[in-house]
Amino acid sequence: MCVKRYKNFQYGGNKEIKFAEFQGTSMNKNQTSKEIDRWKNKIRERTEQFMKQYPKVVEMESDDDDDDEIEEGCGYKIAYENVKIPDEETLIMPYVNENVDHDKIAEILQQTYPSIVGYHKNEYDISDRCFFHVMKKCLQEVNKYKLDPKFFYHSLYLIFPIRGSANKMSQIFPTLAEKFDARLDALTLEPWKNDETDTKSFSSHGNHFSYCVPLPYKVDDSNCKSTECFKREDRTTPIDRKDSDRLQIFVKKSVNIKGREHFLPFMNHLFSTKDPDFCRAAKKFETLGTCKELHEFVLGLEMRITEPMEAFPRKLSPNERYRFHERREDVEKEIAEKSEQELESSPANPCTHFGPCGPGNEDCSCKNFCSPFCQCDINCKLRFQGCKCKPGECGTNRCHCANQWLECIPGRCTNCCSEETKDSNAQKLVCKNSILSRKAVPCLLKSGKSKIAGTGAFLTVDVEKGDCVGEYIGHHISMEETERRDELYKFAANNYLFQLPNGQGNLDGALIGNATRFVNHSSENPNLSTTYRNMLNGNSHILFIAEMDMKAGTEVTIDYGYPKECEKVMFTYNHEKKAQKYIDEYDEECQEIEKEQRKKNRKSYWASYMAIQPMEIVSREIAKFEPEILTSNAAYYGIINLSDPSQVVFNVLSVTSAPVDIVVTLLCRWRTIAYTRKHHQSEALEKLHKSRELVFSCQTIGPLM
Ligand SMILES: C[S@@+](CC[C@H](N)C(=O)[O-])C[C@H]1O[C@@H](n2cnc3c(N)ncnc32)[C@H](O)[C@@H]1O
Repeated sequence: MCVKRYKNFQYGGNKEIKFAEFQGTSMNKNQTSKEIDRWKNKIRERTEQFMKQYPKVVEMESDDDDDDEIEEGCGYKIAYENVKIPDEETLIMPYVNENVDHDKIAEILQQTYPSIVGYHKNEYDISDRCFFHVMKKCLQEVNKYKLDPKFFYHSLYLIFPIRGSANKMSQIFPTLAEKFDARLDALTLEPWKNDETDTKSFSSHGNHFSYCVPLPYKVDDSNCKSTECFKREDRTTPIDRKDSDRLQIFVKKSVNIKGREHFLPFMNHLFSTKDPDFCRAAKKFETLGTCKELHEFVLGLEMRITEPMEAFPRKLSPNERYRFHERREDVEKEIAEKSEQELESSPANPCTHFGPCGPGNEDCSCKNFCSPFCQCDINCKLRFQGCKCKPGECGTNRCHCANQWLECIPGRCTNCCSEETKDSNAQKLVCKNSILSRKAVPCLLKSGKSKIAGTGAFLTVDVEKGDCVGEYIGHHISMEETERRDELYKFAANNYLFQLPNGQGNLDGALIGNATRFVNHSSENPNLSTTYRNMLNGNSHILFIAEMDMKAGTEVTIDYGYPKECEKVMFTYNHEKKAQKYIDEYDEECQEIEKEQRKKNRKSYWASYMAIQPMEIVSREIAKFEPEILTSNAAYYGIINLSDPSQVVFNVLSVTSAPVDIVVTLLCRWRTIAYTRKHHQSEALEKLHKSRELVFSCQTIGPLM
């Protein structure tokens, strides 16, 4: 099934200029655009020069089939777990048929999703060798004049989007140098690397985070603009640990700096990258102080730790344990009171930050409760405490863990019976809400010819109500990538996207998965339901649960949850026709826009022409295409009847007195607006009033010109 739909039809790159990328460079938006245009022209010039020198050799192009990840007859790769993949930079267009203009589809997609992924072709089709020489020449210029390489890489990517993003461009240069530069001279041209990462560098130890703070005395130079940069500090700094250029310090997670709570966002920002950069963080949080002051402040926090290191995590005192117990009861009460919908917004990612958890702290991702996997401190008031289900209740809607989309937590959930046993009676009591923690979920399905649609999924064994028959496996993709792929899948026969809750994106089983991807839809009698589980590492899982006892060989179905009226449309389209319709509709839309534009032009031309005509002609003309307007003429005659000799007076006054002219124009405008508001006319009529207003304006202002 679903074989060989994908053909290497590559476009790539997002053409949108993200000015945010260029913030911090001393240029404004206009200068940025100019610099990018300058680089683009330079790159074009170099490319044309080197194309002649290193023409593209007709290489033995590998067969399309070899490039395709998907082989004929297979359609997808078997996988046992979800694979998180980043948004794609390259579009792999589903191949529809020979008659469909794939270029056109790519062009339309680009216009529909300019901010997601562009579908632009490279401006030039050149060899890797030529590309290397273009890069080398330009990088020499970057180095010679000490230019910001960001602009060069971004421009390079705009001309050769298929070769990858600006970031990727900066990384491929060494590889090309190794291939085409025997003496490796080019490697001395230091390529730019955008090494900013979002990964938090917190290392959690019980109630403390530890991290490495750079120390000043080993650093010789600083790019920081502050005259008092901490890096320029005298080497006889009071810090007595001079054996390294970094100091590992421990800071309490609940760090409560009385009166200085506003330092917390700074701390969270500072340690959100692998290499805490005080100068950059100080620039962002300018009001807090200089980098030197902030550096001292952070080091000062470490000094305040009084507990011995070995005590992490420490045991609670009887008094604290009592308070903890009380809190646990409160939390459980709160959970019971929360509606299912509210609980759905539980975090996908465990939180990691300084300061108390909750919606008051913008670095905390937890809206309602912290999951057992959050890195918050032991006193966290939001920390979820597990369930207290009776044996057999776990996983049902009475189970607090299941309601939070979590598996039961061994050691925390009080009554869970998680031991496997051969005794079938006891087995029924085994916690049904820990399948992912205990072992990989078996897939009890296989594919086969469906009576419903194409290929379907069938049980390989007998199952009982409540049994998990498999986990939906696929590429875990973002919502943006989903939106883009969804658009592409309009041209494919089947769609294998499965949406995760809380905007966590989708699982796409198109390229990898297991037999659950063949489960067809039934809104009348689905024999499976689906449930979602959120795990420690932020991974999300979709489980398929039997809704009744079933025999091996039964075709299983779920309810896809489409609105009833959409079902037919969702399943009955012919993807080849759809592709053509997609293009036709787009063409029609374009024609419509053009028509609208032409009409607009005609109208303004008409208004200026009418401005020099007597009022009777104007009225007659208007009445021709909107008879209704005749009845509304009174509105204008009430203000100023321009067929009246008074028009002459006004015109004369206008010539002699500009203020009169302005007053008349404003009066006309005011009366017209008041009239249209009062009479709630059709859109067409309102437009005509506006044209008429223009005529009045032209007639009154005209004599001034
Ligand atoms: C996840 S796949 C299911 C497996 C699919 N039947 C196949 O052959 O690979 C979903 C696709 O199956 C088809 N499908 C599923 N349920 C259907 C139904 N009740 N009626 C018609 N088509 C259905 C639709 O094309 C849908 O995009």
